[in-house]
Amino acid sequence: MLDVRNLAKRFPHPAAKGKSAQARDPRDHDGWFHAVRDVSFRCAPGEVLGLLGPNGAGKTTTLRLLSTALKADHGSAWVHGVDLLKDPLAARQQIGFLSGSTGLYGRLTARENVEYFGRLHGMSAPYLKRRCDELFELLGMHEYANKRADTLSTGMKQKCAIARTVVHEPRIVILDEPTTGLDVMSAKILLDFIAGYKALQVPLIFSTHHLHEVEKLCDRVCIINRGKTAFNGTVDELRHLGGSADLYDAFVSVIHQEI
Ligand SMILES: Nc1ncnc2c1ncn2[C@@H]1O[C@H](COP(=O)(O)OP(=O)(O)OP(=O)(O)O)[C@@H](O)[C@H]1O
Repeated sequence: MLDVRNLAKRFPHPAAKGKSAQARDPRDHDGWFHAVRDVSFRCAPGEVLGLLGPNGAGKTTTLRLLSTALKADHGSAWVHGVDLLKDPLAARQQIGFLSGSTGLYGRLTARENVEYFGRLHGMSAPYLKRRCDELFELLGMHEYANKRADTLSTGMKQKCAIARTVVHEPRIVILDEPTTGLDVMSAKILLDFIAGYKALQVPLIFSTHHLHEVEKLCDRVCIINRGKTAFNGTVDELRHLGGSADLYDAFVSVIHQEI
């Protein structure tokens, strides 16, 4: 279970000169930019949660807080009972996090990149080989497993980064815009891969701008707007918000709410 409550994170940011108060983002004040102001959601084993929101809403910052790459100023996050703010090291061991940049080692092959991270997680050689074979099969990566990462296409790199994220079989998976750069067929492979986590009873959270991915995969949705949770509930609850059965209309009406 991932239980996130009232997370907040601000960055030092000198007030923009020459801009009227009205033109400025309301999160920008007193020399700080309050990128995440109040974000809460839960994701239980067997659930997939979609994190939505306009550009700049605070999705990546929220996910980076959960990955422990950033430290929250306020709030709490519990990862299978471990307090992420008090014990980030123990929490991190349970998490697989895909960031926006693939961050692969260009001179290593796709397989070597994934194996390297497996070894960092202390996986034994036979277990690591089995796991790599399984992931390369699931993600359709066998053809280019032995190609250098710097020669791979954007989509191939993305799949390699995803394999690396989950090689150690994390108990919680967090993916920042995982289908970015993937063609239709590769995106389908990845969406099926994500759906598989329901059966594994591993909570999975991913950020996306694609409502059809939410429709297809998610049990729960958290919509962030200007750093705050604007909606937190099931896909059905979102769909029927304001009497509309359409996810697109519901999303737009949530974003138009005053927050
Ligand atoms: N290190 C930082 N210093 C200052 N501001 C930052 C920093 N990191 C993020 N921000 C600001 O916080 C806000 C939220 O950024 P974030 O990347 O979390 O948005 P997002 O919802 O992921 O957007 P997108 O959909 O475009 O990827 C943005 O206005 C961004 O400029």
